[in-house]
Amino acid sequence: MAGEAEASAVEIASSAAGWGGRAWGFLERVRSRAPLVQCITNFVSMDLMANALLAAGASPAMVHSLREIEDFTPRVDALCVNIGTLSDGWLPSMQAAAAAASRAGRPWVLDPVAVSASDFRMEACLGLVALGPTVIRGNPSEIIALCRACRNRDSKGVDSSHESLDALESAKSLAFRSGSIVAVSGATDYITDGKKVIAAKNGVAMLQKITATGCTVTALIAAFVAVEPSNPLEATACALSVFGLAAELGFEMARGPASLRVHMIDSLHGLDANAVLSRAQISVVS
Ligand SMILES: Nc1ncnc2c1ncn2[C@@H]1O[C@H](COP(=O)(O)OP(=O)(O)OP(=O)(O)O)[C@@H](O)[C@H]1O
Ligand SMILES: Cc1ncsc1CCO
Ligand SMILES: [Mg+2]
Repeated sequence: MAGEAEASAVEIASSAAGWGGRAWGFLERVRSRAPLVQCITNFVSMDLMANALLAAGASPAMVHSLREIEDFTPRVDALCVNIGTLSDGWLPSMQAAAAAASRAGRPWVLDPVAVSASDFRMEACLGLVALGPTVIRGNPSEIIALCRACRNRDSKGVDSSHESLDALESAKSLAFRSGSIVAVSGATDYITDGKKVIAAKNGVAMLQKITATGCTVTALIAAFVAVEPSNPLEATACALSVFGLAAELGFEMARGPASLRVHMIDSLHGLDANAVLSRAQISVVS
């Protein structure tokens, strides 16, 4: 990344214009510092994730060989681990990279794709959570399933007293137990550290008709946390808002999911202060 000359950009923008200014400050810092984001991610998501990171101003590296982790991971600005196409061969790379990032003091984010699909996936995910991700981002079903599994593991039995927890309560509980920031995506994204809750409302429903948009916003979260590791809660909220805003602007030119994918990348690349300041929808819930 470039030097610390831009270090006050977020603070200046924030005081000038609240959450919109804060989101713009994060995006400006990603653009000026081009954080190197290592992505160990599923095959489906690689192209969209790498191109969206580039459009946002970050520098993607899809490096996953176990033989490269020791040399490479300590030098990245952030790591994104995604279990979407998990295999026996890749799990050791994910574990080694997560441990290396933690040792080097680098933020890393976890996307627990379809965590409840198999015992293999759940066990892998619980092991990764134990390595201390800075942020966990999933859809509601994933966060609810992961929260329930963490709770049962901690209590060494089935806890039947909180079956009606909704995704936000699950997110808060998971954040409390793991020490990670937890983001649950949807029409409104909720971001929590277990106590504070922030809502980010940008986005369009058609994002769900493009595969790997969730994976991609998780990688964008990594880029935003990379430029302000001391505040992953706000970095995560701003990344989700900026991604959703790019989708809103792209949607104005799109004819369906395929063209939305293209226009969303263009819009992320072209986002300006005016759009972010006037349209970012971020608020503190509690
Ligand atoms: N109904 C909706 N309205 C607006 N935005 C939405 C809606 N649902 C999801 N999003 C946005 O779409 C993006 C992807 O979220 P989603 O919850 O679909 O992730 P996901 O299920 O993990 O996706 P994938 O596994 O395909 O990567 C997020 O930026 C989220 O804010
Ligand atoms: C479709 C699909 N299958 C495994 S990962 C993935 C991308 C969305 O998470
Ligand atoms: Mg997903």
